[in-house]
Amino acid sequence: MKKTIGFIGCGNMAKAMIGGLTKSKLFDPENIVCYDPAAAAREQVAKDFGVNIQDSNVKVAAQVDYLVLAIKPFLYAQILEEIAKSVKPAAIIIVIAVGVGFDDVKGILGKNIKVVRTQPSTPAFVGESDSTVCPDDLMTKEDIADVLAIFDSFGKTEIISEKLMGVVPGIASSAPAYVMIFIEAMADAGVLHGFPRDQAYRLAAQAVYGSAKLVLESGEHPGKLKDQVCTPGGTTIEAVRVLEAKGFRDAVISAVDACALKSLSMSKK
Ligand SMILES: NC(=O)C1=CN([C@@H]2O[C@H](COP(=O)(O)OP(=O)(O)OC[C@H]3O[C@@H](n4cnc5c(N)ncnc54)[C@H](OP(=O)(O)O)[C@@H]3O)[C@@H](O)[C@H]2O)C=CC1
Ligand SMILES: O=C(O)[C@@H]1CCC=N1
Repeated sequence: MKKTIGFIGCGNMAKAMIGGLTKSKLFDPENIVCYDPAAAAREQVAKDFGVNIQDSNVKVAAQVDYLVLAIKPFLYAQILEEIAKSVKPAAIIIVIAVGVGFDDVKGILGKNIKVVRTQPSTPAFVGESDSTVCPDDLMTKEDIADVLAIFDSFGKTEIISEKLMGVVPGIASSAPAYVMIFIEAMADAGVLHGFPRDQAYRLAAQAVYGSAKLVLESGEHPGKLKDQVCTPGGTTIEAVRVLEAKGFRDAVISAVDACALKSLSMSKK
């Protein structure tokens, strides 16, 4: 892509996204520009990915076609006010924070600029984000195709309605944390039975990865794929019986619901 992309904030998600963009060669590193108030953070991205760093958010905003606001939600208002005068009128603002809507961004910037709400996830670090994007009404088909190319460079992307944006953390962007707990717990049980810890993590993680791939590639119902594992009178059904008795499904549904409700409450502020 012959355009420029800027990152305000050089934390976890910025690094994950920049990693994907540079690895896929969608953007030349010289067309990626970043700022973070912590010199160590911005110098690290320059060293790791060869991108340009600037000495202020304003300078980043003034020079890019896509501007990713990779900062915590509570900083959005302050930073949008800071950059309002310098953002290019034709720029596309990429919001990755929970609870920040189109009107919040346009209102503070004081212009009817193109905005896309998104939620990437940390598996972007390895090119496997399950990103969601929601473009505003100003974005053309070409704009949307370009934004999808950006997000596809570090994983898979779904376009969703703004109504569902608030629910996304529950089943997607927050989900890596729950999956990590599941992997950690399975490995702990392996260690309980004598497995070396590193081998236990590899086996548990591959079980999750392989199962996810099977769902995605077979297109079969997850229940049918579960049944294929459960030999009558065998080992798996014993584990399934315990998971059901301990309320595993209800725990997962309740956790996803709590996450989605928190996210929706952040959107209403
Ligand atoms: N982590 C995740 O899995 C996901 C996060 N998100 C969203 O992404 C956003 C960023 O999250 P994440 O990357 O995890 O957070 P991080 O804290 O890792 O990154 C934010 C970065 O912004 C920096 N920063 C602080 N103040 C400023 C400023 N005034 N100007 C520029 N940069 C500043 C922070 O520096 P310092 O640390 O020194 O304060 C930090 O390096 C959040 O809005 C979050 O909701 C969305 C989906 C998934
Ligand atoms: O926990 C959070 O608020 C952020 C948003 C999604 C993942 N992490």
